[in-house]
Amino acid sequence: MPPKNRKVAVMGYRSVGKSSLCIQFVDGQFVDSYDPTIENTFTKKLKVRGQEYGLELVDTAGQDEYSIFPAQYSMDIHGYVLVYSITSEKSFEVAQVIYDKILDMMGKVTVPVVLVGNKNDLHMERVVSTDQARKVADTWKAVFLETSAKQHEAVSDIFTRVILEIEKADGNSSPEGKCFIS
Ligand SMILES: Nc1nc2c(ncn2[C@@H]2O[C@H](COP(=O)(O)OP(=O)(O)OP(=O)(O)O)[C@@H](O)[C@H]2O)c(=O)[nH]1
Repeated sequence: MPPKNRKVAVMGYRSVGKSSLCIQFVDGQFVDSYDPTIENTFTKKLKVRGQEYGLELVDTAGQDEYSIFPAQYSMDIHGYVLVYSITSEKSFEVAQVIYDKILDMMGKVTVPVVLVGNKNDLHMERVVSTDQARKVADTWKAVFLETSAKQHEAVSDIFTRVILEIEKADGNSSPEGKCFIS
C-alpha cells in the first residue's frame, strides 16, 4: 500500500502553541522561547491503522478575529487543527471565528477538524472549561482534545485524529472508527 500524502493546516490565535505542538510532534522537543511564526512547513511520516501517511503540516501565522482568511489555506488542505489556549478566552473565540471562515471559504457544511485546547499544564490559569469547548466541538462534529506541548501530552493524538477525520470525510471509516477500510 503506497503512502498517502495529506496536508493539514494548524491555525489559531497568536501564541497559543501552534509551533510548539508541531515541533513537539515532529522533533520531540519543547522550546520555551516565543518567536512569532510567519509560515512554516513540517513533514512527518506516520502510520495510522496500518496505512503509511506522509503528513505535511502548515504552521500558520497567528490570526485574530479581524484577519482575512488566507486563501491558500482553503485550497489543497485536507484537514485543520484549530488551536486555542485553555488560558485565553479570546483564543477560544478566535478558533470559532476561524472555523466559520473555513466553512465559508470551502463552501461546505463540515470539514475534517480537530479542536485543540493547548497549555493544559497551566491548570491555575485555566479560563476555558473542558465542557464548554467539547460542546462547541460537538456542534461541529469535530474531534476535541486538550494537550500540553510542554509536557508532551496528547500531542501525537492530534495528528492521528486529524488523519482519521480526513479518512472519515473521504468515506473510509464508520463514525466510531470501526470497520476501517484503507
Ligand atoms: N506552559 C505552556 N506553554 C506553552 C505550551 N505550548 C506553547 N507554550 C508557550 O507559549 C508561547 C507561544 O508558543 P508558540 O508555539 O510560539 O505559539 P504560536 O501559536 O505558534 O504563536 P504564533 O506564531 O504567534 O501564532 C511560547 O513561549 C511557548 O513556549 C504549553 O503546552 N504549555
